[in-house]
Amino acid sequence: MDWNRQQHSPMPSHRYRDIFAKVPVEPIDRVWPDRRITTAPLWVPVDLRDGNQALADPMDPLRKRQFFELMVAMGYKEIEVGYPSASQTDFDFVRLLATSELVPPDVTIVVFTPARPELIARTIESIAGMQGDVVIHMYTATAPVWRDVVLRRTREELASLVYAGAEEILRLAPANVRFQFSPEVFNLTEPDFVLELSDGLTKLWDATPARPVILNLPATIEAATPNVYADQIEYMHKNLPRRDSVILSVHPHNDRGTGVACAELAVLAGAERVEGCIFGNGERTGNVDLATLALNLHAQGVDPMIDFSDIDRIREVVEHCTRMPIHPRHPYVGELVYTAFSGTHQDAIRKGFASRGEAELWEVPYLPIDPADVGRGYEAVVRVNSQSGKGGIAHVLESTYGVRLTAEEEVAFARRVQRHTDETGREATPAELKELYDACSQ
Ligand SMILES: CC(=O)SCCNC(=O)CCNC(=O)[C@H](O)C(C)(C)COP(=O)(O)OP(=O)(O)OC[C@H]1O[C@@H](n2cnc3c(N)ncnc32)[C@H](O)[C@@H]1OP(=O)(O)O
Ligand SMILES: CC(C)C(=O)C(=O)O
Repeated sequence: MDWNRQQHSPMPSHRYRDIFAKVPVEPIDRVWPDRRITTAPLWVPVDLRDGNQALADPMDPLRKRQFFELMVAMGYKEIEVGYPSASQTDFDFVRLLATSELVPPDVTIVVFTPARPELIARTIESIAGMQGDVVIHMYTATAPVWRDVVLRRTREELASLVYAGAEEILRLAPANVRFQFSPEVFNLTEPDFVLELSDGLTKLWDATPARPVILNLPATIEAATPNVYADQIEYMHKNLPRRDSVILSVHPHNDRGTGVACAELAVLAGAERVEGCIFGNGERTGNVDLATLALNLHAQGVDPMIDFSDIDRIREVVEHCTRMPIHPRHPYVGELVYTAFSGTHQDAIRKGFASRGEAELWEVPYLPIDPADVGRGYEAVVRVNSQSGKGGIAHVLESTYGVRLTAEEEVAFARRVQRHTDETGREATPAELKELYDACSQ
């Protein structure tokens, strides 16, 4: 039987090469596929820097502050707050944090800078007087195309640029500063170059277990299936010099739509810290979505360490600050993600609710978590249209109006509703269902 009749498509796919043609991916005796995530990594939201740099209208001071206060209230303990040398708004916001009571003592502030001396000086100026821990996060692109085309430096010249920046930070930084480096486009950089830079920087910055250096390995542009990123991270985890003095961090983007998978596999592979944006805002297709990552852990019985119990309030603030709507199908937060329109799903959900009683363990078909965990009610769990069946329709009548139908009535009423929804071509609200029911009962 000729079951696969696909032919060549007109797509010019020959213009692209896979990651293995671009960069060495070192073989490893991988252990990540057999590991499980049992604790949350350190989450670091970068909405106020990486998210902000991707907005048509960057956040104004009030929006930045609202977003920052939200993140503190949710329980984030390390927050990248901006790129102080980029704009007066970013600089002033960091000054506000340095000179006010807005930063709780257990929250670490991260500021971002390229390896350019004048911009490093401005960054350090911005944090003057900041109480508590501050991380200065320096980055430079390290991948071959960026070296050749953008920075126009050889490997040696680029390493000198990085070390010069690191020395400048060391020279100017006050004692409460810790250091972070990101080899931008890590995933397309030769692993031996990343190891060389990491070795140089951890020596130069005198990394110790008590004052570890953060090495953040971004998939700046997602370029491979997530297992490849996991292999790249595990290779670093196993080969980094002074590993006990390095916090291994990841920063996935979402160009292939697999940012969440990359982050999860990277944690299995040894990453201890994850940078992303709360609902995945960021350049192009966005940064990895921290809400999805956290709630994926929650749904596996692991404490995400962040409070998502009022997700609609979080969503409101994020939408206001970014001026971008969240998609109705966005995991955990979208308007429709706890709603079933289709008959067999509704039937299963109804039976799931009926059989669980007061059980603590959540085992309701088609609902990966209890909507109440994130502050959602149950009213919207079942909505009726022409795809619905008797179970769902009876559920809405019963849960909204206390009307219980017999098995025969369910069948007959569902037929009536089906005619109605086919005729109108749209959803029937609970009020419409009640009206139809009343009309049938007369
Ligand atoms: C993956 C990421 O998210 S990286 C972060 C990206 N974020 C942003 O760019 C937002 C904020 N940026 C800005 O406001 C501006 O780019 C500034 C203020 C930092 C710099 O502005 P400008 O001085 O006008 O330079 P411009 O933006 O054109 O940057 C290009 C220059 O920086 C150099 N450069 C780029 N990245 C780095 C780096 N990490 N370290 C050192 N130099 C760098 C480039 O080689 C280029 O130098 P050249 O002109 O000698 O070729
Ligand atoms: C420089 C790093 C952290 C970054 O934003 C990226 O590579 O996407």
